[in-house]
Formats: sequence, C-alpha cells, structure tokens
Amino acid sequence: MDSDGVNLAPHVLIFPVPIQGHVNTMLRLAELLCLSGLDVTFLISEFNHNRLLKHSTVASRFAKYPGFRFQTVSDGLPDDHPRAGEGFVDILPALLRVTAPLFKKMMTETNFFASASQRPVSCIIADGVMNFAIDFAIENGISILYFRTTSSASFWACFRMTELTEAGELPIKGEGMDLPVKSVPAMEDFLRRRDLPGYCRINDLNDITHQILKRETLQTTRAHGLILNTFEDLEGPVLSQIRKHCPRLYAIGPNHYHLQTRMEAKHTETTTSGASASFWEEDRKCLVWLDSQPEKSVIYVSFGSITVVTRDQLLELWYGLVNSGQRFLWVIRPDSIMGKDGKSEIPAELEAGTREKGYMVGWAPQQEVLNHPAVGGFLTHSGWNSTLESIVAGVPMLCWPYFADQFINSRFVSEVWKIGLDMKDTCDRLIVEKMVRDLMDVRREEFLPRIDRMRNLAKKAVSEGGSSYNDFEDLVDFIRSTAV
Ligand SMILES: O=c1ccn([C@@H]2O[C@H](COP(=O)(O)OP(=O)(O)O[C@H]3O[C@H](CO)[C@@H](O)[C@H](O)[C@H]3O)[C@@H](O)[C@H]2O)c(=O)[nH]1
Ligand SMILES: C[C@H]1CC[C@@H]2C(C(=O)O)=CO[C@@H](O)[C@@H]21
Repeated sequence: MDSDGVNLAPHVLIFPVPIQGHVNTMLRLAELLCLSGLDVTFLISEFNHNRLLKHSTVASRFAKYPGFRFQTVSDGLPDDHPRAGEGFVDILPALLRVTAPLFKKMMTETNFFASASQRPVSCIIADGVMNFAIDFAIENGISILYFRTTSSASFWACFRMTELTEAGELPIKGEGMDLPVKSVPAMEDFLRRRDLPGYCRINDLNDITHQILKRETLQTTRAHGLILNTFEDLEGPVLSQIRKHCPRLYAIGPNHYHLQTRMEAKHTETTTSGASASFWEEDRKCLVWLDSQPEKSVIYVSFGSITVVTRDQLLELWYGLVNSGQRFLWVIRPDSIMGKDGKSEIPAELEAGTREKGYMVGWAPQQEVLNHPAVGGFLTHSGWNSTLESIVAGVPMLCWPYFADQFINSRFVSEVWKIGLDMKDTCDRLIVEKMVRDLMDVRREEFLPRIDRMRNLAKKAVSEGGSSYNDFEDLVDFIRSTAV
C-alpha cells in the first residue's frame, strides 16, 4: 500500500432495500465482487444486521474477505414495525424520508468510507428504487449503478407505466382482470391485467406506492448502468427492450448459481449450504425429515419473507395440501398469519393429515431443501429469488403470488417458460388440491423436460464464456475503471 492509495483495490458500496430477498441478492453480488478482488462496503439496516448476526453465518462467510465491511444505517421504522404484509407499504417511504439523508451524511463525513487500508468508494451499487443515491453520486462525481432485484419482466412493466396509463390500461381498479395488456412490448401475446406488477392493482393513479415505484423506475436511465439478476436465455426479448433505454446493462444471474460456480472454480467452499443470510433461524431438522421421504415425493411450500395469510387462506391451503395426498414441507414464518390469536382451533383432520404426511417449520434452509432429492415441487409466492432457485434446482412450481413482481413472475412460469402452474387470485381447497396433484403427478412430465432445459441454460450462462459470466466480467471492468 502506498500513501496515494495507488495499490489499493477499487472500493464499491452496495446498498439494498431492507428486505430479505433484496439482501440475499445483494450479498451474493458482494461476494462475487470480493472474489474478483474488489473492496466492498455493504450498507445494511441496523435492524436487519442484527437479525443476520443472530440467525445466519454471514459473519464467518465474509470473514475470509479482508476488503469486506458491513456498515449500518436506520431503516426509519420502529423495531416493533411488522415489515411484512400490508406493512410493506411503509418500507420505501421510510427509506426515502429517514435513510436517504443519513446515507448522504455518512458518505460525506467518512469521505466515502475511506480509511488507511481502503480507497474512498468510487462506485455505488444501489437498489433500483433509490433515486436519492443517483442524485448523491452525480452531485459528487462518482459512479452509480442500479441493481433491480426483481425479474426483468417486472422492471420492464414498471418502466412502461406511463404508456400503460396513456393507453387506458391503468389504473386497473380490479376490473377486467383477464383483458389483454398491449402496452408492454415483448409481452403482448400473454400478459393480462392480473399479471401486471402489484403496484398496478390500484383504483387511483395517485396511490402512493404506485407513484413511488413509477418515479423510481423511470429514474433508472440516469444511473450509469443497470444490473439485473437474470440471464439472456431466460428473459432475452425483455432484455432487448430494456437495452434500448439502458444500454449499459449487466444480466449476471442467476447470481446464487453464478456465485456457486465461481467459488467451485476457485476451489472455495461451495455455497448451497454455506451461504446463509437468513433473517430467521433456519430449522435444519426438516432436512432430516426429507432424508426419510421417497424421491421427488414432497412439495415444498414457502411464501418468502413478506407474505402474510389470513386464517381462511391458511385453512384453504392446508386442506388442499392434505386432501391432495402428497407429502409436504411447509414454511410458516412466525409473523405470517394475520390476526393469529393463539386460541384458534385447528381441525383434527388437518392435524392428523400433517402428522401423517407433512412437516412444518418457521424458516428453512431453502436452497438445500430445493436441491434435496425428496423434493419434487414448490408451492411458491413467486418471489424472484425463489423462482430462480427453483429453476436451478430443476423443481417445477405452483405459483400463488402475493404482491409486487410476483404476479408477472408467475405468468412467465406458467405461460412463457411452461415450468409450472399459476394459481393467482384464487385460494380454494379444491383448486389447491387439484393443482398440487397436477404439479406433482398428472402433468409432471410436461414440466420436467422444460425446467431441465432451463436449468442447463442457466448453467451455460454462468459458466466461463456464458452470457452472465461475460456480463459480470464487464461489470468488474467498469467498476475498476471508476477507481483510476
Ligand atoms: O424458509 C425460507 C424461505 C426463504 N428463504 C430464502 O429467502 C429468499 C426469499 O427471496 P424471494 O423469493 O425473492 O422472496 P422475498 O424475500 O419475499 O423477496 C422480495 O424481494 C424479491 C426480490 O426483489 C421480490 O421478487 C419479491 O417479490 C419480494 O417479496 C430466498 O433466497 C430464499 O432462499 C429461506 O432461506 N428460507
Ligand atoms: C417493497 C418493494 C419496493 C420495491 C421492491 C420491488 C421492486 O419492484 O423492486 C419488488 O417487491 C419488493 O421487494 C420491493
């Protein structure tokens, strides 16, 4: 090291929205960049940092990278805020109101996180809904990349909100949900109103979440580049559309698989079991239960980190699963049942059915579960990480989307890639029962060859010379160029 910092590595700041799916995606990017020899400061909410320290192995996972640091900042919400269900609408406003000024102050007061052993940050990678980070970077002459952690399809539909409105396709007002949507190029043949991202399910265009998402998405073109967790063979036509507006586009996904592949190539510990970044305690006993189940016989059920269900929905899903006769492993987060009063009776037949064929946990080591030989299907909320993890594990999906990008992701699963079924906007025990049977048995052979093909394409994308591999190399070159 010399006093000009000439021999120091380029230093990048990564700043996710404080939600499990976003933090997982961004931590994987952080590790990929550390493997490429860059210094990374990861700015995370205090609340989530505490959860990671308590429930995950991140501290040991990143201890091997001397250039990696966590820095913490308030997410602007009280500790007892639910941060799930309807509470999600508070996350972005708090971030913009409270976290944004704190971020600017921290950056300025620390000379962009410079120290004796680290250069000042020369490139910020901010979650793709933080336009305050773009303002800050431009004002201070440093580089800014946006990382939108959803599917490209969802980003692109959000990007077209103005055209959707002008064409009268928004606001949806809950009407004509099966009408085709024509204002999102590359999706004209299959998109319906009910498939648009959740921020379009509004009665009034002044809806605050809709306004924020529209504004933040359109600001993407001001960033110096856009990173997406996808790959060319999965979302090629959509990526071509986005490139017309954001020419410096890095499609580096599926980034959990990309990380695993690069770690294996470096003979470093692989990450399927070693990359936990969970906000809840993983119950590993479910792996032991899976060990005693027949091959491909279990449907894994998980709705991610934000979904909450009413007691009625819980019972419909539960009856559907038990009546399908399939084995099931179900993640029910402690905070995921709405109006739970602790006194509600569980019907005896559900308890008996669960004892016989089911297993329930509060949080699971999901990637390990999906890759377990006993798992043959995934009843999912269609969060983007879950979708990619299922594709890479070769597990067909039954989709029950809850909000946001999940509505469009599930349409791609069922109608574009044809690797599963879409159960959106219904929650009826007879439908659940039939669809679980279809996924696990009746229509299984339709899905398997297609998901196998997609899994192989994902592998090709992240292997040396593949599209995601090359885009990541370009991304590292760009970041290096900012530190000269
Ligand atoms: O028991 C569990 C359940 C989940 N996970 C992991 O948690 C992550 C969940 O991510 P995701 O499937 O993307 O769901 P959310 O956390 O709900 O993700 C939010 O962020 C995503 C990325 O922007 C969006 O696609 C979603 O709609 C949004 O809800 C995945 O990596 C899972 O492997 C576990 O480890 N154990
Ligand atoms: C709380 C939501 C705000 C934006 C995020 C998002 C996106 O479109 O980027 C999707 O769902 C949620 O994770 C986030």
